[in-house]
Amino acid sequence: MSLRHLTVTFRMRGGRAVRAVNDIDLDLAAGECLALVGESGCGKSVLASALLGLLPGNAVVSGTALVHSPGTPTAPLDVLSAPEKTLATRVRGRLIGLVPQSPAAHLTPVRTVRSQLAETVRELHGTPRAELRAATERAAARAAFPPDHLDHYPHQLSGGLAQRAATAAALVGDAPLLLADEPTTGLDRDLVEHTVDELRRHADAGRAVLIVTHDLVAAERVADRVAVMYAGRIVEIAPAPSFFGEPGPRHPYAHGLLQALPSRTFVPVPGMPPELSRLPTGCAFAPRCGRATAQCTTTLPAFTDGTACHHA
Ligand SMILES: Nc1ncnc2c1ncn2[C@@H]1O[C@H](COP(=O)(O)OP(=O)(O)OP(=O)(O)O)[C@@H](O)[C@H]1O
Ligand code: NI
Repeated sequence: MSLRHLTVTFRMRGGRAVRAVNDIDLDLAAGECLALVGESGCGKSVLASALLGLLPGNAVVSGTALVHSPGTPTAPLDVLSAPEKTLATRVRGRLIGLVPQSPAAHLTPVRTVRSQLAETVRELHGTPRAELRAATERAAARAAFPPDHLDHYPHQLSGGLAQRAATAAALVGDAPLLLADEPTTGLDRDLVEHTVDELRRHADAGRAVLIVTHDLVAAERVADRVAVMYAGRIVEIAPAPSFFGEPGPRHPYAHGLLQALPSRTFVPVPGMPPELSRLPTGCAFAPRCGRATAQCTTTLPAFTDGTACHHA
């Protein structure tokens, strides 16, 4: 996947514009797992929704998002400009799988998990009726969804079970690109590990995985690279070993995010992120940054050499 200048703006009443994703360039290779991290509201889920054409009508999207399916001779597809029919028949679930952030809201409330999962298996693999039951149970097992809960309706599931049902459905298509938006929220540590290991296997089989997460411990376990997002922009991209180990993050925000972990200094980044409808002229992190100088408040730092900071 190659993103260039990906920008998403929501038009609000009164002419206000919320710039949720701001000029993002990002490449993700086959076989690679990238963790996208950053504070609540920085634009991670909007980025994922943009790639699947799932944004509401007031969203204005620009830039390109080329997604290539390895092993197929066709040219990469720009999913941002693809018509709805292409998105529905070739992209969603097939070229790009999604583990949604709110699984309970994405599952159909009036159908059992079994029926939804079976439909997904049949649609994506053409599994014959006689084999569908076993194939559905295998699909459930990949996300550790218990077989005795398959006949439950979404409202009868706990948050963690709904999460696993959604993950199972997302894995069915073995899509070349998998977007997992906080796939481990509400899971116990052993289930977190089970889920991220399944995502790792997905990448190791030659697919690309983008995992959005607040769980830096899970990110360290699964990711090859880490991208840190702040106020709609990517402020740092680093290989996971150098991000979590030596020399550590280079952007002051990325550094603060990591230091906030209980296993590190347990000190939060001070202050609050800016309003996305009133972004400052210079670096959006400058008001919260201990290293900010006059230049930071006036000049937007360019993204060079893996980070966007005047003082990295
Ligand atoms: N339909 C919408 N209309 C207006 N603003 C929106 C809309 N959807 C999202 N936003 C705004 O876009 C910004 C980014 O939201 P997003 O859901 O991508 O955050 P996130 O990084 O995924 O956060 P979290 O970690 O809490 O899931 C937020 O400020 C949000 O209020
Ligand atoms: Ni989100």
